[in-house]
Amino acid sequence: MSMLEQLTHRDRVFDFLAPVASPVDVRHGPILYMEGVNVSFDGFKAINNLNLTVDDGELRCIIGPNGAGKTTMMDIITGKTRPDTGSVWFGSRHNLLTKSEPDIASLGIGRKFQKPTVFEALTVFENLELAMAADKRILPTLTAIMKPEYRDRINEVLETIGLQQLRDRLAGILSHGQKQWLEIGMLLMQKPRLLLVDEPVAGMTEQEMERTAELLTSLAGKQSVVVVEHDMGFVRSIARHVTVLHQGSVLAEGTMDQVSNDPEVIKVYLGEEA
Ligand SMILES: Nc1ncnc2c1ncn2[C@@H]1O[C@H](COP(=O)(O)OP(=O)(O)OP(=O)(O)O)[C@@H](O)[C@H]1O
Repeated sequence: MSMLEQLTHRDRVFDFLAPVASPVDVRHGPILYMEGVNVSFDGFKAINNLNLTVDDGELRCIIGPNGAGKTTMMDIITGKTRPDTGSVWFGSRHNLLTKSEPDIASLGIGRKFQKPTVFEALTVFENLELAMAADKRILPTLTAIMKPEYRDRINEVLETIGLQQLRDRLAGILSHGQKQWLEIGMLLMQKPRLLLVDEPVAGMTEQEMERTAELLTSLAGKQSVVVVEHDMGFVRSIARHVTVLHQGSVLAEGTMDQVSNDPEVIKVYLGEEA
């Protein structure tokens, strides 16, 4: 069937609108499993025998000094960087090291980079609409054909990210924090199972940080969320479980109180300040 025929067939669920299937099997273990992962860049070990597991529905914060390997770890999970050795599994079924970046995304791993990249000339609603369509060129016709269930999904996400009142405003007029929430909403449209969020509160006001803390904690449970963040106050406000990376390995893991009293962690952070 041609695209035109698809679009004029209103009783059909279009392929490009169909929810992404994510048969992630977590019955026997974690949603993310990394073992013995090593990555070198020109002989420099950026990731050094990294072992990390994240449980289904968990909200995990990853902290660590500059150069600890946090970004590289996210790059490995999303398929952007291939490790030299090790295993990386999404549930017990998907070996991520055999998959391309787009395949990993469509399995249900969404990544939010530090800078918001919303479409400023479109409304909040249209940005979410766009995020839903696999084929982004379809946008102009999407509104006309949109089925109620997809509108419901957008409304649900608007509520989650707290932007209902601004749904018809251009994304360009949003504050920095609102743009970040919109972008999280755009990821949610794809119904991810695992969300990777890089420094979500950089540049935010105190109030925006509080709202972001609420948003990320509300997402956990429905999906697993891994947050890389430098702001310790923010990490303390959201994290039940914190992993400290240092020189490409896990240095400590536990509650914020446990890791912040760990002599090795203190040494590493004091070293950085010095
Ligand atoms: N493509 C690359 N080529 C060479 N070295 C790299 C590359 N990517 C990362 N590195 C190095 O690997 C180490 C880990 O970098 P990474 O960006 O993962 O750390 P990070 O914990 O995210 O740091 P930050 O908190 O500063 O963002 C750093 O020393 C970095 O310079």
